[in-house]
Amino acid sequence: MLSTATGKVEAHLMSNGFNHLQVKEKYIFPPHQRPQMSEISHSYNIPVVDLKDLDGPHRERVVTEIKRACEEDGFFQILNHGVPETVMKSMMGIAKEFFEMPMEDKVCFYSENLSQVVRLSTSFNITKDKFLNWVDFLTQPCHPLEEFIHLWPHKPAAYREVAGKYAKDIRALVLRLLAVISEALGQDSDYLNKAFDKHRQVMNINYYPPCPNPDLTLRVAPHSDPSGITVLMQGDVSGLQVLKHGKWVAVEPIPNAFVVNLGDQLEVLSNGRFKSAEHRAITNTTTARVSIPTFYGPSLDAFISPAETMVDEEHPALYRGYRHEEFMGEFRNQGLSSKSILERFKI
Ligand SMILES: O=C(O)CCC(=O)C(=O)O
Ligand SMILES: [Fe+2]
Repeated sequence: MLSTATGKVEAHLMSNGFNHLQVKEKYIFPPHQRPQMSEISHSYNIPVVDLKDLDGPHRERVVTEIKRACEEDGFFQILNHGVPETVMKSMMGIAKEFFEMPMEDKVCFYSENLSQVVRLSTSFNITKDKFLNWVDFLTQPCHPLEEFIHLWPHKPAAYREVAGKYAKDIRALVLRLLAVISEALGQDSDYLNKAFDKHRQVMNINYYPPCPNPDLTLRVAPHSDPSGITVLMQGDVSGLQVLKHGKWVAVEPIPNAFVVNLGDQLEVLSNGRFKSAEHRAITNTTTARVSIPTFYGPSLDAFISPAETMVDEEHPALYRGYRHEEFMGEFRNQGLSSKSILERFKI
């Protein structure tokens, strides 16, 4: 017999063993927002960048490839990124184990309050979302690690050790990427490192159960990330799609690769030169999917505005400056809604 609190949480979560057996009304998106599977493009692939030459004499070539990807797609996959396969596999394994634990072991993390620091929840904001997303997620800040790790789940027993190692390795990778992207913007390599001030790193674990009717609903509604950049481990189950010239393009999993996408802060800092691409995820009938995005960007007190060198008479500032906290507040209030938050900061 479940306690009342556990029973209430179980009624909301998708990963509880019964909520996903039918597509309930609140998960059914209006027809124009449904996936339209026949219209998904498989003929374009987002760029794949091999980072093996990043720290050698051919660095410039890698910078040029990433620059093109940032300008044209805002999305790319990376190989030879330095995060060991064992670290990736252990993280994916422990993430699955977390969601497979009995409800009693997870219920203490459940919250509908978006400001709870470590939080298990469902959809984006279950109290406000007009249509619910087919997802449960755990969200946890990771930087500085010592400040947050004691708030993370302690079950499964190895959770903090495995996720802590993963978070550290991802941060090291992101710092290398920030240097490259700064160079791609024609700036000093520590430009973004400085612009992000004290930095903010948040890891989500998304758990998407199979869905009896993928035509009706979405795992994640269209949105751009409010981060600086996002590094996503999408596992081996497809579902992620990116909007390119008005068409949804599948981002097919590549073993051991990460998907990198630029968030809204990079679009602002680059004064629109680099794009934060709109993306979404669709469901499937057979296989649960776990994806692990790390949202990396400025600390909440950082002041974000287009880089001075990106603004001149020919390229007037496209966005007003703001504290990152203001942007995140708008995002929390609005939820997943294409690129509408960024629009509000346009001049
Ligand atoms: O699950 C995915 O592939 C993408 C998830 C996503 O876009 C997000 O959590 O912001
Ligand atoms: Fe996203």
